Amino acid sequence: MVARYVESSRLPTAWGVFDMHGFEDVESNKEHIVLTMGDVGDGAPVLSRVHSECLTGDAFSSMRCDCGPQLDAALEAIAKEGRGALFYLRQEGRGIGLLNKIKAYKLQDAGADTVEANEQLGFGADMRDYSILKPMIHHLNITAVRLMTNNPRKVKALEEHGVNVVERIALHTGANPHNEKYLSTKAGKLGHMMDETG
Ligand SMILES: Nc1nc2c(ncn2[C@@H]2O[C@H](COP(=O)(O)OP(=O)(O)OP(=O)(O)O)[C@@H](O)[C@H]2O)c(=O)[nH]1
Ligand SMILES: [Zn+2]
Repeated sequence: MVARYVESSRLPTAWGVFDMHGFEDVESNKEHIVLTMGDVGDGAPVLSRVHSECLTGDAFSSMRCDCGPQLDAALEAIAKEGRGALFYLRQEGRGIGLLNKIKAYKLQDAGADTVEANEQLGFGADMRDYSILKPMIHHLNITAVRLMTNNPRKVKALEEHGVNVVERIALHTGANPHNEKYLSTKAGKLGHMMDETG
């Protein structure tokens, strides 16, 4: 996967003023964003979040998942420290796309769990490719992170790209009666670490 840095600007948000860096994935034409705060290229571990796009959760406050509260919590934590990076990757629906996610939700409404629904549609359980991170990390000169995630695959992906993950910070927020099955499937079938407090 080849990504090209395009431009940066300021982005004032409810949590504080971030720097927004835009990258273009020249193979898929997808546009990815990194929001940073402070000097992230000084070699010290950077409080980071690798967030996969979820239009329904991030923008519409969907309660089918925990994405919106996780995004908010990550931006808030970075702003509180005054330094950090949020990689916003356009891997909607764990890589199957928004319209396929709607098809998966329909199958879930009929009883399937998130993994079974993906499989019934002919996809793997998780189709995300994290290689897009590499040019972003290099451009920002990030060599070590403290990663906010429950997903061990993200830790592995960053380490494969030469980033030292010095700490994994659990991100448990956004549980509600509508996403109970979704969260238990993440823990039971997708390897997410959901039990610890944090
Ligand atoms: N295919 C599919 N994708 C979903 C579903 N619900 C949420 N997603 C997508 O899942 C992605 C978020 O991944 P999660 O598995 O919730 O969490 P994670 O990013 O692996 O792990 P954390 O870092 O702990 O949040 C987003 O791209 C969502 O659009 C679903 O039911 N089916
Ligand atoms: Zn979501």
